[in-house]
Amino acid sequence: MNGTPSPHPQEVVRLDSVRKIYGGSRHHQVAALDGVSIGLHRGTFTAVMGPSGSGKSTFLHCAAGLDRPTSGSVQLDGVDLSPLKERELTQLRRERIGFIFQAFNLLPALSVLDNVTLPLRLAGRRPKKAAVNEVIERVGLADKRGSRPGELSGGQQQRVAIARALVTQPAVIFGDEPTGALDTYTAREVLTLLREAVQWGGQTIVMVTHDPVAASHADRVLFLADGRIVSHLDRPTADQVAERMTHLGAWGTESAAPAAQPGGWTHR
Ligand SMILES: Nc1ncnc2c1ncn2[C@@H]1O[C@H](COP(=O)(O)OP(=O)(O)OP(=O)(O)O)[C@@H](O)[C@H]1O
Repeated sequence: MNGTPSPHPQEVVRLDSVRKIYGGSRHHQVAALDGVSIGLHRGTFTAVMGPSGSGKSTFLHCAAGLDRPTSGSVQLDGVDLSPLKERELTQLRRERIGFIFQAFNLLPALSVLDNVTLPLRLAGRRPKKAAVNEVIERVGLADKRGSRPGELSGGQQQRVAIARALVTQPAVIFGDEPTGALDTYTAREVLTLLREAVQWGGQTIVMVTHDPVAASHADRVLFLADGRIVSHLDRPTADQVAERMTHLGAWGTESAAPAAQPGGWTHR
């Protein structure tokens, strides 16, 4: 699965001219992604925003190898996903990707410890006690190792999910509205943890969110409209993100604003 060396070694995720068309018959086709090209650098935190139906989930699913583009290519950690068979894709996801979902997706019958170590065991790797303990301590759950998810608050459950994502030391963690089910205070705690994982752990995180405050924790916010990246902001405040989202409603009807294509991060 190694293939030829990537021409963009600093990028952990790379999409080139990615289109995703849904719907069989010509008149019912939707371009959920309409020619997206972007590179996301290692050790960065990217938020993806946009109006409902703009293609955020599709972007995440294509970038994470959960869905295949209709055309274009996706590289993950230097691996071109297009030629991979389903089994190889599953293996790559297990080994190189962590996921954090809005609904936590923990196994209720398993303890915190067993939930956290599950991805390692699924990948046939023996959990190293010291490393696992370090991750559990890092998310502040050292005294909850033996608890079941049902005995934890929403914020604590999401911290278990973060530990589970971090434990395999994945090339990238994808978050789908990871703070969507949390109150403001707890959401901030979880976002701070994610920020720390990027800042101190060198983790790469890509997060879809509807929340300008959540997005303001990212290094870069990408804005999607009608399946295209139409704009970006670097280290923005929540107010700046909210303002851009307000404008996006208008851009959505005018189609993509070409002048607003992000530069810098090897986007083309
Ligand atoms: N499985 C599917 N079949 C048909 N159309 C789909 C499918 N999945 C998504 N779409 C369409 O593709 C477009 C983009 O959808 P997507 O879910 O990626 O948007 P989104 O920005 O994540 O939306 P939301 O914020 O509402 O979750 C929408 O028009 C949607 O209706």
